[in-house]
Amino acid sequence: MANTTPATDFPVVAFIGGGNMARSLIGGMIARGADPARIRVAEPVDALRESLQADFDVHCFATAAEAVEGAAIWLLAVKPQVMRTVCDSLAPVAQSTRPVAISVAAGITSRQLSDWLGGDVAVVRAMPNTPALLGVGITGLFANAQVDAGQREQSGHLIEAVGPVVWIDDEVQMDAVTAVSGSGPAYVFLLAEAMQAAGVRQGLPEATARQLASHTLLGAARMLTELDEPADALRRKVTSPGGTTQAAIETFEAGGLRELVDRAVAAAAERGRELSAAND
Ligand SMILES: NC(=O)C1=CN([C@@H]2O[C@H](COP(=O)(O)OP(=O)(O)OC[C@H]3O[C@@H](n4cnc5c(N)ncnc54)[C@H](OP(=O)(O)O)[C@@H]3O)[C@@H](O)[C@H]2O)C=CC1
Ligand SMILES: O=C(O)[C@@H]1CCC=N1
Repeated sequence: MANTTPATDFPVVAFIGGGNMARSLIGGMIARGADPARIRVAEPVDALRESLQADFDVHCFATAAEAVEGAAIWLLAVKPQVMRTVCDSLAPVAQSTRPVAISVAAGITSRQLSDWLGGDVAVVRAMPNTPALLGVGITGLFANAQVDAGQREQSGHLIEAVGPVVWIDDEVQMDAVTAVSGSGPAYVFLLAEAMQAAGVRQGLPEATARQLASHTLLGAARMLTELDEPADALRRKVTSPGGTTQAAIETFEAGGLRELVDRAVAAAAERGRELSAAND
């Protein structure tokens, strides 16, 4: 994927939370030329701080107050359930330094984030996914009214280091973004697990089944993203009339796969709304 972001274009960014998503974003940013000296991370878990420091040479701190020193962009990457406490503790600094707060938390709204940070704060909601670690993430972005054009461009540019971004105009749709692409890699990993297990049941060695399933998903994903053809057209090209694929697809359809996916995505979106309401 083409990405020419030079290291010097990265502002100083303070990550609050150094867990799975922060690691994916930090790893992706550094692989694409970000200067580790411009990335500061607050993470209470000693082992996570040590591994982030060892793997990426970023500055790690035990507290958020230390990490945000000198940072114009705060990347809030804690669990939705602790976001309010984190923001409350940072509100005085937010009010005096006026950073852009980019939150990756599922569900938590820009209104909540701005209020918790003391009010009238520039907030960008971002919903990335873990393939960001390899620079092949996809991120939905929403900016509140306090974000000016320059801050919007800077935020988009920063996140583009880990894959394409899609700006969302209606914040309500961020729960749908979360349900499709934020959580989506887990759905694909579940499919991979099921394909591997089924391959083993059909007599393949485990390592062979894993290699076949993984590369099939990789090849199919590349066709979806690199060819100008919709998924259903690509599916039809695999499906010879009366052949093996048709037998499998008919089994999926009879089992209600489409409805099941629809219900799963709806459940994820609903959970996003619940996380917002539960923390209001
Ligand atoms: N994982 C994913 O694929 C995606 C996650 N997200 C969002 O990213 C956010 C983080 O998720 P994820 O990375 O999976 O979660 P993790 O639990 O892996 O990471 C969060 C980290 O923040 C730490 N933390 C807790 N309190 C503080 C604090 N006051 N200051 C600094 N750090 C703190 C946690 O420590 P401790 O464990 O001790 O609490 C933990 O290590 C969530 O809001 C989630 O909705 C968004 C897109 C995709
Ligand atoms: O499962 C979660 O809540 C987070 C948000 C999207 C992916 N992981």
